Amino acid sequence: MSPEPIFRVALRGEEILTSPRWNKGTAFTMTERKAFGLTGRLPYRVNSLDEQCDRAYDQLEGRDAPLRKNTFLQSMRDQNWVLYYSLISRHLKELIPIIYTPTEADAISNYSHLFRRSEGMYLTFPSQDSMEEDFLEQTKGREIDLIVCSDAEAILGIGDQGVGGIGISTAKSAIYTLLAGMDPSKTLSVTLDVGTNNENLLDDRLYVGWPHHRVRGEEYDKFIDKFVQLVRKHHPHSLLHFEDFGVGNAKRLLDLYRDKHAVFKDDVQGTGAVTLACVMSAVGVTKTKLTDQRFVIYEVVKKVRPTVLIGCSTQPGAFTEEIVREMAKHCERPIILPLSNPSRLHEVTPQQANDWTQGKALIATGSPFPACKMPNGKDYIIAECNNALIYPGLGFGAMLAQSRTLTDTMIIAGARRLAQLAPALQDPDDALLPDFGDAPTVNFEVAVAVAEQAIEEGSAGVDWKKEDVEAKVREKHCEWAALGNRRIREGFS
Ligand SMILES: O=C([O-])CC(=O)C(=O)O
Ligand SMILES: [Mg+2]
Repeated sequence: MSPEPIFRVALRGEEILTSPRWNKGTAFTMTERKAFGLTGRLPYRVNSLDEQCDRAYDQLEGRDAPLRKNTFLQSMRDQNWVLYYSLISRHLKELIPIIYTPTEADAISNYSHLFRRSEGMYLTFPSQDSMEEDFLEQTKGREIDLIVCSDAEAILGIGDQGVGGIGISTAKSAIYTLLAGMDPSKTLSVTLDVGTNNENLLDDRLYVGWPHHRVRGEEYDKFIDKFVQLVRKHHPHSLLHFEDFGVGNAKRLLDLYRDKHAVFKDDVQGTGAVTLACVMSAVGVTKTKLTDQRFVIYEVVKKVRPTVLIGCSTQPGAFTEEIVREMAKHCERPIILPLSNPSRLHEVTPQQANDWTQGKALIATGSPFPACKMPNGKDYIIAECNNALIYPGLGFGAMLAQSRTLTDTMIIAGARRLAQLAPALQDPDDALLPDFGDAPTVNFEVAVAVAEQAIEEGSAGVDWKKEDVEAKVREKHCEWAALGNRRIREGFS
């Protein structure tokens, strides 16, 4: 890839400044300004991307509350993609919690009140007759690699959020770009608005979604099927990512479509895979076997004597002192994973789990937490067992390999690679999973493992040799990052 990729763009003047894909703001060169009619539309000085990022970071710092930072970044995403992604990439650990969990949960629950500008695609039950037309309005002629959709029945741990679910679709696709290098012009974020059973939203006169109770049963299935068939017809090679559907539908929809299209259900497969990687890493520390573990998702600790406690209850405090102490009586290094999101819904805080087990617990959480103090005074780093450590790589690997399905064996290959990168395998008192600051490298490794597995098992659509996979993935992984240096010329690309 040349360090200065060149694109042909058929927009001019105001149109190019209001296109987030092409807008470069003060980074337009003098040649570009002349060619696109921008000389009188911009102040004189040409800034580098570094300078733009510095300015934007200062502006961001001026906003104290995380939600204000979130809305600032949302506006920036509407204005200038390269700046938005470059800024976040430079402050990954600080800004991912702003555009993703936990802050995005607040943005979603306040969606109708914070609403300024539409984002992504809204497909609404009463407008289903025009679904294909609406879909093509936004996608015709576009190459689309990834579609993230949500019906918002079970957003993070905050439940039914109706039309606000668009926020999780756009956040998840931004993470694909940031952590795996997916080109955002080839992604589509969709909300499937089938109503909401959240009475607060229904009672809110400013609610911008369809003010109706959730459609269920056959009508719901038909609506979802209509959408899936459109995806299959117009973008047969895309990856279709389902996010935050209710438990009653999530697994059912996955089973229904997984043999027909490359579908991925993040909260089943992504969360499952990152948790598996985390447990593999912990089992590496305890020098036991995965098959020797006793898993408990909620309670019954005395009876079962679990070695692994997994929290996905969204009940804060569910892992009580009694439960945790009881567990620690029966195992040397209890593996405790309070995974509910966002942070305020965790079943136990890492510091409590550490204190109640005299520093023996191996801990990972679903949202970011600060390190806790071990009894010996050392810091214990809390791994973030969030599916973002793996799903961008799973999806990117499957997409690059043009895999017709995302098989369990591909997912396990990704989980195994992630577990191999765990710091705890070098030092048993270190984090169970890699640091989020390393998430781009980690997802790159996951993508390679997934694509290699797809090739090995014959589900890939490309005819790469296994030994070439790493180089191929690297080339694509870097492509989007190189856009910070892009030049544009007049014409059609
Ligand atoms: O989005 C996240 O942070 C993880 C996730 O999928 C969920 O909690 O539903
Ligand atoms: Mg989710």
